[in-house]
Amino acid sequence: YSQGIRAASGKLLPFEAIPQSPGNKWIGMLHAWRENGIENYHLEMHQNFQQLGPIFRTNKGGKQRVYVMLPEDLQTLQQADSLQPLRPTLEPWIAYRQDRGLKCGVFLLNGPEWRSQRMKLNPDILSPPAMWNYSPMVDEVAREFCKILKAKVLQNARGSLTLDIRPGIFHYIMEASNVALYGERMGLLGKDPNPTSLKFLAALETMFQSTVQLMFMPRSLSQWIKRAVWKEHFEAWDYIFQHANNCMQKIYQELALSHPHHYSGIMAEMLIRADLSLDAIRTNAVDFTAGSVDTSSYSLLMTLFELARNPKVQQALHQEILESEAAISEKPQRIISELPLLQATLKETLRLYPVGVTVDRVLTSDVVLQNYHIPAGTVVMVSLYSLGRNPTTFTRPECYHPQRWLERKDSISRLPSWGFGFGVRQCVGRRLAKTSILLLLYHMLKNFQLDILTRDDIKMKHYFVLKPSTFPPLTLKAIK
Ligand SMILES: C[C@@H](NS(C)(=O)=O)c1cncc(N2C(=O)c3ccc(Cl)cc3C2(C)C)c1
Repeated sequence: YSQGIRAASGKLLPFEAIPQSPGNKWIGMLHAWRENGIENYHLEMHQNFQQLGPIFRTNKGGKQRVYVMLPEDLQTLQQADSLQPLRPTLEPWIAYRQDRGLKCGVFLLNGPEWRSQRMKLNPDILSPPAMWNYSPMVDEVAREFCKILKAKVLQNARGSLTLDIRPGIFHYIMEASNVALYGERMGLLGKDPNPTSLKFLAALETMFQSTVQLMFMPRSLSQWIKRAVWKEHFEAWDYIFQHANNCMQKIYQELALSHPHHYSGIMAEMLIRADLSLDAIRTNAVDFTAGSVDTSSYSLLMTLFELARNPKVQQALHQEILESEAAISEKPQRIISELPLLQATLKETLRLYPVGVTVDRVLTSDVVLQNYHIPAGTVVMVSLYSLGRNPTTFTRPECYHPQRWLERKDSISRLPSWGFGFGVRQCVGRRLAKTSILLLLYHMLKNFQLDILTRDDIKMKHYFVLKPSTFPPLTLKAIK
């Protein structure tokens, strides 16, 4: 083996000795063939870990993949990251962009091009000054959302309202993202949702659904047996790109006509900074516009669900929120740094319901994982779903207990949370996501007591994002 690597402890085992997941490579494709075969992707991985141990490998169509689930292996991968960590490509997404002669955004790029673009995006979407600029805009949307909801609750004689909160949350997230990205209100709150936003949500749903049907088999095969799926995949992308380009067109025209003297959103700042080409800004605008919707919405929904069925946690959080009311109303950007229990709540949600089920890397150097030699070039996937539910990593993992993230320094649970990935490739939208999610939770818990009738676990399904297969009605009771 390459002499450069030393066994962590005991003798180094060869790659071939890594347990292989049962069933031959066609089983995986068979799953992909079936409509909903992939929605249990995270559960099959979890089962494999239970049968084979904390590391296993698959060999699908000649591609060697290794799966791990322990924090020590995630940390080894983080240390092995190069300056431009490599992620496996997503063939259907690349195919669409190639066919349409479009560029890829940072999510799909690798190597020097990724690094160059990422460094130029960070200042306007990830940096603290950027967050200070867009937080007040997001706060206004969160306040308005709760004001409208509260009026509905108080209309009822009982002073409570039971509803399917999903549409409202999706429209809140779209409205908040749009105001942060484009400095513009879409008017989605309260009123009946307009057909454009509904079509955009439908296109996203179709895009995700068709992605999982195509991503697990080579295009050489799927272009024949999944021809109809490719067609709907491309149509969904057409609509998504058209929607984002429309948003960009409007601010581009306004900027060309007159330079604003004040902050008017993330994308306007990027156009003014002009560090990136217009093409690169437009293509990343698609990632931000589309990439903020399902990810933030499902993180919010699963948090509301857990707070509704864990009244003690909800009460503790309500207490923290009351104590910080003055600080937040003065400076909403404090939301992601000054409420430890609120931050821990989002970490706990992403531990149990990681929207991004795995963090993926293509190794650029040899590493040792669980005493096995893993050569450069191997695709390694860390299952956040299994990591978050491992009883030796988190005590009583099935228990929704945000305080675990605030316990003593030395305890294992004082781990960083990996819901947004790790290292320099960590989610570029994570501060916008946290701001939108935490500000809404803040205003919801200030105004309502959340309740739920059915306390059963919700079965999650994998549609590229990890989403609830059902979502029970929530009961909101107005506070004061
Ligand atoms: C779920 C998790 N997957 S993962 C682990 O591979 O990153 C994830 C985390 N953050 C953002 C996303 N995005 C989307 O949802 C999405 C939709 C349309 C476009 Cl054009 C771009 C995106 C991105 C990739 C930004 C996806």
